[in-house]
Amino acid sequence: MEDVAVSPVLSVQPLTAGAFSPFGDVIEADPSTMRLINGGTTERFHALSEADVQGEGARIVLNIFRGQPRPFPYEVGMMERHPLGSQSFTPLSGHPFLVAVSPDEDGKPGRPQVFLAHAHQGVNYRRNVWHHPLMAIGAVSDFLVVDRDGPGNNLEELFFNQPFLIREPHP
Ligand SMILES: NC(=O)N[C@@H](O)C(=O)O
Ligand code: NI
Repeated sequence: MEDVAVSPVLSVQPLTAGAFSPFGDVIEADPSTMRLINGGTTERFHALSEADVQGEGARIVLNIFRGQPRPFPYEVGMMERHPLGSQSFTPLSGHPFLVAVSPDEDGKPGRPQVFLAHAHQGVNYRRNVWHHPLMAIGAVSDFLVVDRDGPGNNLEELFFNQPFLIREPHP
């Protein structure tokens, strides 16, 4: 009987600041960060994360990414990272999305960890953190993306010999 390689299945966990902390920050209205401003008419959730850009001529840019929804079951065949800058994704369309990140293992991504981000949660990947490109769920979704523009190669990709599988986009 031929040994048919079966893709290892990845579970999905809820996105929390603690669980995500090795990889970056969760961008959400954390009450502990709140300051009342504008005469008490506005709540400022202050300094939830920081944009980090490196290298001569680098600048922080704000973008909109319009993501097509991923089909499920979904194969995670690769991961990428940005050695010269952080990258954040904040939903603009009211839809949840999936976040997949990996620890670095001797310059390669380890087993991905997958998180379900609610529509009120964004993430900021710390510089050089392995992550999968944007995974929108269920509908075309817009995201505010804050990341780096400038000279130099800011994209490193690694394709797995054996893809991983996300059966469905929820815990
Ligand atoms: N390539 C690009 O700008 N997008 C990726 O970095 C991503 O993380 O979606
Ligand atoms: Ni990226």
